[in-house]
Amino acid sequence: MSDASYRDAIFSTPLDRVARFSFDEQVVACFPDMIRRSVPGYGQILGMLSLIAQRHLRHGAHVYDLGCSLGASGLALAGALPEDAFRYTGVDLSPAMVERAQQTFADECPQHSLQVMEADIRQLDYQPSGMVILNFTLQFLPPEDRDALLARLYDALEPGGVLILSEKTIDADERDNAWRVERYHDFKRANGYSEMEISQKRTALENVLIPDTLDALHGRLAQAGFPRSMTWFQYLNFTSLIAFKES
Ligand SMILES: Nc1ncnc2c1ncn2[C@@H]1O[C@H](C[S@+](CC[C@H]([NH3+])C(=O)[O-])CC(=O)[O-])[C@@H](O)[C@H]1O
Ligand SMILES: O=C(O)C(=O)Cc1ccccc1
Repeated sequence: MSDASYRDAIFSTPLDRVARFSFDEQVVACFPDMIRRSVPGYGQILGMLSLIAQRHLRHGAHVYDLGCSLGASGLALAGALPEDAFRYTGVDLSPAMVERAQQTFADECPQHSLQVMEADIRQLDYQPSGMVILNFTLQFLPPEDRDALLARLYDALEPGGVLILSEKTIDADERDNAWRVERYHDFKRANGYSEMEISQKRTALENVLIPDTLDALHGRLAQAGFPRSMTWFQYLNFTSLIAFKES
């Protein structure tokens, strides 16, 4: 059963050497459970994406979902908007993610126009769009590649277009940072992760998920050309921003 979804137990046994985290077959098989138990507010962010799209998207506009994983944002939009309201392109570098996202869209919303591409979002030739979603993806790019991508997305957005940027963040203040990280680990414990799982995953994500501060994210958006950005959601060290292109 290739489309079954399993409980995330990837870091539940002691590993001699914890490998760098990667979006491989093993992660894909438990990804919905992993992201739900590991990202505070993930469900609320997805729910709000459709409401934001309903307010900001011109009828029939194009939406990019960059680092779409299993296409959860596409599914949320298709669940809330009629078939002709938007065209969606999900992009992901992981072949296992792309294959499963395509299958899910074909099974669950064949009437909507939902495409998935296997590509590196740093190298894509972007078409004009009304909305771009970066839901917990920019944090996986090398920091030196982030500004160039955001500038290209600003250029691809149509007047009045919006970018949604969700990220894990770090606090510049050490005490605030420690408090948020400790409460995040409490959140993981409350969701059934053991000390070993929390600590091995932390090691696996080192130098793979490199968080920015909230100020740095707003700075990057301004640098890319966006005249206005806002933090619309925050839950511990997980946040979502919206950036507006002038109409
Ligand atoms: N250079 C790249 N090009 C394309 N994809 C990439 C690249 N680097 C990483 N990815 C992809 O970005 C995704 C990040 S997960 C996004 C969750 C999703 N948005 C969700 O709303 O469920 C976040 C998380 O798991 O915390 C993975 O699928 C990677 O393969
Ligand atoms: O689990 C973590 O520590 C996170 O930061 C969230 C996460 C969720 C899914 C894949 C990678 C990171």
